[in-house]
Amino acid sequence: MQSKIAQIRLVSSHPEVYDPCDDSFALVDALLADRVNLLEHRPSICMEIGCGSGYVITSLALLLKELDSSANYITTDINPHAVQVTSETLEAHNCHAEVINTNIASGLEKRLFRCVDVMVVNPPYVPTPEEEVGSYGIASAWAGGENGRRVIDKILPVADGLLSDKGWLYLVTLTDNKPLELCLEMRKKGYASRIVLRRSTDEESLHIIKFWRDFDILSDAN
Ligand SMILES: C[S@@+](CC[C@H](N)C(=O)[O-])C[C@H]1O[C@@H](n2cnc3c(N)ncnc32)[C@H](O)[C@@H]1O
Repeated sequence: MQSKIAQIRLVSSHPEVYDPCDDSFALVDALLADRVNLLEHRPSICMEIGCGSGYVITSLALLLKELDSSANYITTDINPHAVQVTSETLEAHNCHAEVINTNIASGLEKRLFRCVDVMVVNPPYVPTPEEEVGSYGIASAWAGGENGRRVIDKILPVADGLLSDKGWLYLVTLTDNKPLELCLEMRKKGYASRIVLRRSTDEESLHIIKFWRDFDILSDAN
């Protein structure tokens, strides 16, 4: 199933860059379903970790375009070819983002500390042998190690440092990644969560989880 923003044109592709697939479409559909809330949220800084072709960050920028506020977009990928393809996708749709070749958000932690109002992540989530994790090419798009959690478990603490008080995180997961366990772990950091979209394909069962800071959880814990 393809999202309504499927008219996004990928002006370039690269054999080492992940083409938008069911997981990318599910994430954009979750954003579209939350569009009214996102518009009311009036995010100042939006961020994607692992932009691949740029399909998701460009969709988000188009979705929020009717806000005349100047939201800023920042996106990262460990794969240098993805950075190039994403820049071209954004440009073809008159969207602007800072596109950075880095590991998760390395080098951005101080600058973006508690500043990101909307974060979107479609991580490498496929369970694979550990030695496949951490490549800089196309395998970095899916190789997730044990339970597909190697990269997810590194992203979540970084997200916690970057999300603003009103920050929202949309994360793609598979059943194999134990989404409820992820929600419980984030709860310990003070986040409420909801599975906002479930989608089963021939190959996988996807869940898009939305996380947000819930200050009641923190005060209950104290
Ligand atoms: C499943 S693909 C998703 C691509 C795109 N966001 C989409 O939804 O179509 C995962 C992306 O994360 C990138 N990635 C993997 N590990 C990363 C890391 N440690 N830091 C930054 N990006 C990473 C991969 O290179 C790949 O582009």
